Amino acid sequence: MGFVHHAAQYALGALLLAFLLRAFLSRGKVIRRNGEPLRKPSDTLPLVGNGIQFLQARWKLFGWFDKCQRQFGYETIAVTVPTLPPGVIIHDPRNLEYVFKHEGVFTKGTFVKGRSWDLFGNGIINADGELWKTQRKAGLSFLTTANIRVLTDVALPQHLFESVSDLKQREGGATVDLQHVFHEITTKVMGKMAYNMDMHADDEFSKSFDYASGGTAERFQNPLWFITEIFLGAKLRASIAVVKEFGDRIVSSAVNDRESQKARDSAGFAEDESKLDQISGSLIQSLLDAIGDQTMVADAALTYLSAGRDTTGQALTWTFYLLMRHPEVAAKVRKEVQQLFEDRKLPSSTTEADFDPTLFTPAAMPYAMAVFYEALRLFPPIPFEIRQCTEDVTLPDGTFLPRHSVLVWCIWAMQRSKLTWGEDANDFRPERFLDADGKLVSRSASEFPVFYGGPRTCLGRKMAEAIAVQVIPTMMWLFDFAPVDDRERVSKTSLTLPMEGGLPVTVETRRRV
Ligand code: HEM
Repeated sequence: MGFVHHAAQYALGALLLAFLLRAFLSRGKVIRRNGEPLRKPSDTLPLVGNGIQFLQARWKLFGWFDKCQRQFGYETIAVTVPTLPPGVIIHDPRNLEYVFKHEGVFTKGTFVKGRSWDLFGNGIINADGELWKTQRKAGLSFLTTANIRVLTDVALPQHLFESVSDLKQREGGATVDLQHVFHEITTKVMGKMAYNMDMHADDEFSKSFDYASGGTAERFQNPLWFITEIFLGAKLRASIAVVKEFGDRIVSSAVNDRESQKARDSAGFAEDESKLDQISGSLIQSLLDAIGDQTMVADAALTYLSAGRDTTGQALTWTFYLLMRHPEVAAKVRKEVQQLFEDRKLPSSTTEADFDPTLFTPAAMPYAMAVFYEALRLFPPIPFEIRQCTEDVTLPDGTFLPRHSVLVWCIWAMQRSKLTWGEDANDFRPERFLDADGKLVSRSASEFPVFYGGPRTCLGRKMAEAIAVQVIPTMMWLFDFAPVDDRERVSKTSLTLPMEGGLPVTVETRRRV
């Protein structure tokens, strides 16, 4: 105990020295706007700055960012956390657009990479330069229009109906965790299509990944994480080890697939394959072709898995949370389904036998899409971003940032801005994404940055939308869901936005419409 105490004291002393040294070396070049220092949040304290706010639960931290945007509007403000480089919080979509357009100037830098390296290594989220380009290209060859077609026509309906029949077994009062239901669908879809593997939300890997994501996210809030983890990080290290081991399994399974595919090709069996079989594993095969080094391929595979399944599963969970709280919106989704059936002269049946979810496309279901966007706006699966400047730069609002400054934007808070979304910014109102004719209206990436923007914009947006636009109407048409309690749901600490405690509901089949 004495040793721990002394070690912590020495480490704190060293950090303070490093902090003072950095302040000394960087004197002369400081964050300024029109020659003046930036305003700070009103609860900024001497010495610790905003460090205390960053130590609170992440959900509360979002509330703090929201308070800042309400107080300062679009103004860029200073943020100070001891031991970290000087930084700002941006709120103005013009500044964000500039960041998206100047990707090379605003990179993840040592600040982000240092914290997420253990989990993602060289995965696309952490990669820059050639390695990033290679992984993005591999992703593009996986997320083609033709493959998304196989997703919507074959893979998704199959896994969606497996979940539908599970839900039917559990009607009549049993508690079902809807977050788990959606996570299972997205895990199976990504597992099969990207890696040609049977994956499930209950796998040990999934649980370890959850824990590792939470532990990695905490590093962004705790400036002394590298010290506290020496003593308290055993579970995080063990979880990361399980995740890494799973990454290696993905790669060896892909190498085996390659060998058996060669054998099948030479035996002339390939023609018997279904469309899904033909594309299964195409992401991991492209990554193997492009990168070669198997450790890097494993990093890339794990990053894609997290980017694809967690975000989409969580977005659906928040969507259904909102739908249960807004029955008038749920009724409009059902009305849109009913109208589609009438237009196509199809029976409005609630049995799966003559129910075809492939009818539900973004073009056919603008209202359901608007519901999804509105849920993403209020509960963005990637709620908060950090970048570091690689050179001195001046933002469009005149804020000067010296090299190495940190730039933070909280999407969760920006999406509640009344300046961007109007007086009802805090309300769930899907109509804001529709024009007077009921057609979808698009918002610029800088105003609606939930899928990021610029050259590093989300690669999987179309895939996520294709999944959502089938899952939302199918589930809403076939079932009535009711929350087991009225508690306001919050997110637990994670790199994404999982719902704390899941979304417990009861479920009833809709027998008559
Ligand atoms: C609702 C669902 C989704 C949301 C809200 C979302 C959001 C985002 C955001 C904000 C980023 C930027 C992250 C960063 O660099 O810090 C991103 C990047 C990325 N997303 Fe998504 N995403 C979703 C679904 C998907 C899906 C289904 C895939 C498919 C595999 C995917 C693949 C990727 C990839 C590969 C990147 C990295 C792009 C790059 O760095 O060039 N995403 N996504």
